[in-house]
Amino acid sequence: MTSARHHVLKQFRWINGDADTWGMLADPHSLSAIIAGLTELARPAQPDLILGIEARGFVLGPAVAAALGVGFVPVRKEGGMFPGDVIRRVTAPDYRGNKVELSTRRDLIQPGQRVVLIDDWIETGSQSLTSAHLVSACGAELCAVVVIVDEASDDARAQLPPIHALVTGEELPVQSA
Ligand SMILES: O=P(O)(O)OC[C@H]1O[C@H](OP(=O)(O)OP(=O)(O)O)[C@H](O)[C@@H]1O
Repeated sequence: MTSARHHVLKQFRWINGDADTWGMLADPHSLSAIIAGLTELARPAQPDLILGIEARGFVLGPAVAAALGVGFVPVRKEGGMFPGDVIRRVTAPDYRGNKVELSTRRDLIQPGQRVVLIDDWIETGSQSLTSAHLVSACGAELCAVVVIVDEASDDARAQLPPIHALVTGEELPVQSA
């Protein structure tokens, strides 16, 4: 965990006003430390399944799932091809103010399963909360949200299962003017 935190704090960058979590995944030492850190944060929830939101959840989630020896299920955003028994929900406005249609595959999530969501960042929590509703509609339970950066509002935190993170938003370098 210390190693993962160190790598995140060292590698994090703002690019043209946007937080960049892709850059830290390009470095092999950061990538492996971050995956190991997220895996250790997810393990206590004893997940049967890892869920990941497009796009960075598609990179981080399967790696954590493989490390834990469980499967991975995607949450796609509107427009992505997604054959199968698809279930859809629209989010409340996210950190950009956008309402996003999220979907997942009902046939890939079994009733009673313990599910952990892996993502890079949480802010308003709108995408995580809608993912929790999708999981619930499948009869399963979202037990934890595990992210690189936790910047969740109190309102989001109150509605979600426990959030575990490598770093908080306040620990990151401030964006220069
Ligand atoms: O807590 P919230 O306000 O819901 O925001 C968090 C979500 O936003 C980011 O995804 P983003 O939509 O930027 O991903 P993308 O640009 O890679 O599609 C992040 O990866 C989370 O999935």
